[in-house]
Amino acid sequence: MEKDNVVNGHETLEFQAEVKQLLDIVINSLYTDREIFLRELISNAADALEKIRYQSITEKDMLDPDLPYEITIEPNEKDKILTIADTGIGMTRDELVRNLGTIAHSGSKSFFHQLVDADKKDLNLIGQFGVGFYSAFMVAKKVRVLTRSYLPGSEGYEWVSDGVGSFTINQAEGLKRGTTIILVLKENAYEFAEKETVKKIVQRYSNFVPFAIMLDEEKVNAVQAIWTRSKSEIKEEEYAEFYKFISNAYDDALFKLHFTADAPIAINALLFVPGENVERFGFGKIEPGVSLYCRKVLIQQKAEGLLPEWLRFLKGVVDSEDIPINISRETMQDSTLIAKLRKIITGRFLKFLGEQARENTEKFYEFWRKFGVFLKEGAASDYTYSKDIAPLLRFESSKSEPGKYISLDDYVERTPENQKNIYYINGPSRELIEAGPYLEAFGVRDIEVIYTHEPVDDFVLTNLAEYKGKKLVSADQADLELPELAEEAVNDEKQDLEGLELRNLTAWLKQTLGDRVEEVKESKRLVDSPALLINLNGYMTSSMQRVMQAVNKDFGSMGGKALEINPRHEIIKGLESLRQKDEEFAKLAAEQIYDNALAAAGLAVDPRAMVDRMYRILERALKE
Ligand SMILES: Nc1ncnc2c1ncn2[C@@H]1O[C@H](COP(=O)(O)OP(=O)(O)OP(=O)(O)O)[C@@H](O)[C@H]1O
Repeated sequence: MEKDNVVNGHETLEFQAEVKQLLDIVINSLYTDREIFLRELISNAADALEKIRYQSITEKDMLDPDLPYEITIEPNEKDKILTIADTGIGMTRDELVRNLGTIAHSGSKSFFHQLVDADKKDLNLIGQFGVGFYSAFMVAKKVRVLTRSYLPGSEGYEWVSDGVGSFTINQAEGLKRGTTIILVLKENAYEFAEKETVKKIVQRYSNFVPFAIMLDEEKVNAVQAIWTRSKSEIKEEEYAEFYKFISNAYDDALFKLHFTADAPIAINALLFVPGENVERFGFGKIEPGVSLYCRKVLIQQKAEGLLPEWLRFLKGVVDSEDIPINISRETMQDSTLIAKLRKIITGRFLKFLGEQARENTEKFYEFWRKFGVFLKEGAASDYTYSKDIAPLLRFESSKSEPGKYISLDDYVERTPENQKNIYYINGPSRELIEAGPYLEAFGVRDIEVIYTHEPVDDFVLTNLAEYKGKKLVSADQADLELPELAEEAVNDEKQDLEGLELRNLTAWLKQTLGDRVEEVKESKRLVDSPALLINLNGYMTSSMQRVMQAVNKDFGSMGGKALEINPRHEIIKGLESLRQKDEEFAKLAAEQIYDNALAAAGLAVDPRAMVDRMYRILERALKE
C-alpha cells in the first residue's frame, strides 16, 4: 500500500493489488445472493463483540465499559442508506488500514485464491463461501466505516471508499467504542434500505448471533445458545437453522449429534456433519469448524486443536465450564484439559457413526462416500484413533454387490477360522481389478478379496496391520501361502512346462529382464494369465509405490519385484519354444509380457518403448 498524500491527518491510500482484483469481481461479477453481505457484516460485528466480551473478563481497562454488547441496524429508506453499528472491539488506525486495505485475514484470503483460478460460472458458488467485509461493495456505491478501538486512550477514525482503487482515512471526533458501517446503496440495491427486507435477511441468516440485533429498537433475532437447552425442547427446524447459521451453509446437515457429558469433564456439544464435502470440489483444505465456549462465552472460534485434524469437516460448538476462560491459543495446543475434551468428543462421534452405520445404513453410506476420505486420513495417520476408526471403514470386495460396501467385520465374520489373513488388492475400479491377474488365485479358492480403489486405502490397511486377529495382506505380496488346491481344480488336461524346461526359461527371463526384476519364478497362483508381478517388499503395495513414484522419480527401483509366470499358459509355453528358434523376437515378447504385468499392477510403463515394441510384434504377426 502506498501513501498518496497526507493533508491534515487526511490520507488517501491505495488498496493492495489483490484487494483491487477482489473488489473488481465483487462489484462487477457477483450478482446472486447479494443479501449475504448483511450476514458478513453482522458476523464481523458479532466477532468484534465476542472479542470485547472476552476482554472484559480478562482485562479490566477499556473504553466505554458500560456500553451494552449489541448490534444496531438502521435502514434509511429516504436516503437509501443502511447502517450497521456494533459496540465491539473497534479498530485502531493501523488495524483499519491493515484489515480493510489488504487481504490479511483468513476468509477473504482463501476466497481470493479460489477466485484466481475460478471460471466465471463458478463465481457465484464462491460467493457462498464468504467474501467478508468487501461484500459490502456488492450493494453499496460508497462505504463509510467509523471506528474506535476499546484500548484506553484510542482515537476515532473514518474510512471511506467507493471500492475502486483507494480509500481515505480521517480522524473522527465524538465516537464511542465500536464500529459503524454506513452503506450508501447502489440504485439496484435500494431494497436493502427497507426495514422489512432487512428484518427478513437478519432472521434468515443471523438468528443465532449471540448478541441482540436491534432494528428500530426492536430485537429481531432469537439470541440463544441453543446447545445449552435440553434436547427434547429443541425443534428440528431450530437445529437446521442453527447449522446454517454457524456454517454459513445453504444446504442441510447430513448428521447432527447433540450430547452432554459430566465426567470426567462437563461437556455440552452440538456437532454437525455438513451436507457436502467441499474439499472434494477443490476448495482447498477445510479449516476447523468447531468453536469452543465456556458457559456460553466464546473462547475460541473454529478452534484449532480442539478436535483431531481429520475431523476438520465437523461444524458446531463445544461448551465446557471446566475450561479456563483465559486459555490462550498456545496453551490450548498442549493443555491436558483440551486433550481430554478431544478424546471424549472424538470417541463419542466415532461411536455415533458406528450406530448410524448399523441403524441408518444408507445414510451412513452417503456419509462414507462424501467424508470417508477423512476417516481414512485418520486411520492412516492418527495412531490414537486408528483402531477405533477401523470398524467404520467400508470397501467393495469380490463378494460385495456392485455399489454396496462391506466392513472389515463383515469380512471376518464370513471367513473360515483357519484363514489367518484378510486379503486386499488395489485397482482404480472393480472392473479393472476383476480383469487383472491378481484375483485368479483367490477366485479358484473362493477366498474373498477386498478391493481398494485409492492409494490411501493401502496406507490405511498397511498401518492397521491386522484386524480381529487376522493379518491384512495385499494380494500382490510374495509368499501368500494360500491353501493347496484340490487335484481336480488344477488338472485340466493342459500340459505344463516342467522341470528343466521351466528352469531354463525362468533363468533366461531373469537374464533378459535384468535388474527390472529380482527374480523370475513359477507361479502357484496364476490360473488364466501368463504372468504377474509380485512385491518382495512386504510393507509397500504396488499402489503405494505408485504414489511414491509420482512424488519421487527415482523411487522406482526401491520396491523389489518378482515376475511369476504361469507354466501352463500357451504364451509361456510358446515363449520357451520361440526362444530356441528366434531369440531376438523372444526377447521382445518377454519384455512385452513384463510391461503387461507392470500395467496390471498399476505401475508406470514407458509408453514410447511399448508402442514401438508392439509395432514390431504386429509386423511379425501380420507377415505370417
Ligand atoms: N465490525 C468490526 N469491528 C472490528 N473489526 C472488524 C469489523 N469488521 C471487520 N473487522 C476487521 O476486519 C477484518 C477483515 O474482515 P473480513 O470480513 O474481510 O474478514 P474476516 O472477518 O477476517 O474473515 P471471515 O469473514 O471469513 O471470518 C476482520 O478480521 C476484523 O479484524
